[in-house]
Amino acid sequence: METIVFIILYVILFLSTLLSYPFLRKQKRGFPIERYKLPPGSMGWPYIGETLQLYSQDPNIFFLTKQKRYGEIFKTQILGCPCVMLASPEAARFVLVTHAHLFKPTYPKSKEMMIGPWALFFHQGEYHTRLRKLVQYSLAPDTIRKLIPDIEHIALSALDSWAASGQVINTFYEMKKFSFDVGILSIFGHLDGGYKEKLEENYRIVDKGYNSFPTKIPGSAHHKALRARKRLNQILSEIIRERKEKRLVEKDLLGHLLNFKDEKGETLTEDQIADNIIGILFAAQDTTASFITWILKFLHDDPKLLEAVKAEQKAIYESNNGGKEHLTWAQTRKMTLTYRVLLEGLRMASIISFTFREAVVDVEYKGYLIPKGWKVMPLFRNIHHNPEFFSDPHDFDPSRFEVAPKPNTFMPFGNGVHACPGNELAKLEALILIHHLVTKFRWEVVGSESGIQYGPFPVPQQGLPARFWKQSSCPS
Ligand code: HEM
Repeated sequence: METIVFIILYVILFLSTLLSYPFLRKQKRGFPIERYKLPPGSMGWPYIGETLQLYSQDPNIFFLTKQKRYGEIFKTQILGCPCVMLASPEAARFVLVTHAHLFKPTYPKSKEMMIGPWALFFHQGEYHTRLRKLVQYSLAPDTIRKLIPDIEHIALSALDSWAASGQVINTFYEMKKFSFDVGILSIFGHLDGGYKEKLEENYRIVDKGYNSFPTKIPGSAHHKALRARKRLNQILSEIIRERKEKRLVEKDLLGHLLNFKDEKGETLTEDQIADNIIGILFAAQDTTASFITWILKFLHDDPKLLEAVKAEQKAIYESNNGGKEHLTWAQTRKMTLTYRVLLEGLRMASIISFTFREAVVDVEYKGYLIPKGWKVMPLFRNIHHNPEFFSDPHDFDPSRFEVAPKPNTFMPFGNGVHACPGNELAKLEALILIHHLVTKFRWEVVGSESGIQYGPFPVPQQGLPARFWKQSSCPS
């Protein structure tokens, strides 16, 4: 008898909680949520939602089909998470800029642990603002312009080694090494070769395990990556100790992180410094490598455009005494056509196809409810490939950038408080590499496979296998 009474009470309690839930939410936040409906769309199967549909095809087709059916805002469920996807410039601006305080960045816990929980892109609010100012300053044009001769050196040694090998190289893989070296340069300035090698070796293991299944089973890629991540902390700790001992006051990113003091005079902990260094290497490497790989492919596929870019670069090369003098910042600002090629490459490739945020409260957008805790995804690629904003969006046409795109329609580096602080460095690396590539080398893409491979960033098939020659030794 007692049990029956208990069950009845339990059911009454459960039902009353359930029925009063919307009311409680309304009372609590003064937000009349019953007036708003969820965005259109399908939540798919219980728990798995539409995960299979998303991962069994090109993700862009999944998003595009939904956009055609439901419009600029629609709901779905991926990997157990209810999501709202946003495919219009206004909606992306709402989430990333004007109402950014209502949405926080969100990443799977396993990824956060792998990079390090103090990395700035996991944060929102005061800590993020302070760290971001420092990172932005370290990557601002006035700082990175001083890196030009060193970036030229890194670019030329990479090109020379590809040409000297005579082998077919995996362009994406080699560009990863190039962007890693530039990343190290911007963080540490001139780092002792031994440290660089150790960082590179362990970072590569972290990179390999980053997208693997998160398990602590010894021998698994994830477990190996976690151990390598710990070793990275030890190496960074040694570098920091050495700097402190030598009392070096460097003006690179590490120097700024070490000198940082907040208004209470608090400095950053070694973990905070390490997580941010690994975070920046991570944010910089595959993105920039994928970007430059696409540029090589687009130039290779359009011989007329390549000739025009060559002519622009050759004029700068001649004015630098046949390449004997270093490029200047002013010269990189005058590479008008090459710069448009980069912008069009960023649009076409849309390397960060979308980003994730999480609603921190119930939010209303154009009469729709975005419930607290739901993921929100501004779809950059869909906006970049929408014919309303970019005519014939599938054509590679740098001339479209002779006119500035409509506001908020071009976001290869994101928008708002988390927009990419490395965007100028990424473009500078690309301009420098292209300058030396087209003035001194030739390259040929090997194989005829076209299409995109996601890993998870979009990369040309097989990483764009290619062969390089020095111009003086080109085959006729
Ligand atoms: C073509 C290359 C690159 C692309 C396409 C790219 C794209 C992006 C995008 C879209 C975001 C915003 C993500 C969001 O809102 O969730 C972002 C953030 C970020 N990027 Fe980049 N990025 C590139 C290169 C770099 C480089 C070279 C660095 C550093 C050296 C860098 C460092 C960062 C950092 C630290 C953030 C986080 C900023 C924050 O949360 O405040 N990125 N990037």
